[in-house]
Amino acid sequence: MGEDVEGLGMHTDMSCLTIVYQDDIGGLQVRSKDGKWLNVDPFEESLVVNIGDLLHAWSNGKLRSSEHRVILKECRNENPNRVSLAFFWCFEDNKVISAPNEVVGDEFRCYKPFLCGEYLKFRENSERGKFEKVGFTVKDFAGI
Ligand SMILES: O=C(O)CCC(=O)C(=O)O
Ligand SMILES: [Fe+2]
Repeated sequence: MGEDVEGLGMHTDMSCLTIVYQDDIGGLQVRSKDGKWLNVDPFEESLVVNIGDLLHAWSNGKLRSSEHRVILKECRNENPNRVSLAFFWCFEDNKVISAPNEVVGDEFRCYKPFLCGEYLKFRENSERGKFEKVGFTVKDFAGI
């Protein structure tokens, strides 16, 4: 048995929503609340919908932008090519993300209002935010 190789390091998406197609090789994993890696097995004619950081902040953390990664099995050497397609749905750069009061309710507000474009810039310019390893998240950028 070969070892697992991290194809795409753990990160959260900076989008609002991401729609992912992965082929039957699989490898996408999502991290549960208690830190366990769970396989997102490919399922015929199905797409994965992932909550991104913008929706996470907009919902005051009620909708979780979960960490995920892609693992490649070395024993799959005979067919090493994995195909995936990701569609990142974001907002315009000048849109402000601020959880509505009705959503925050009696809870603490977790994030300062921020411009979408500023957050994208922060992620693109931060060293850890380039998918090498654990990226920065919206908590680092706008967390209160
Ligand atoms: O390749 C995949 O299945 C997921 C890709 C992904 O997480 C990303 O591009 O942000
Ligand atoms: Fe992702």
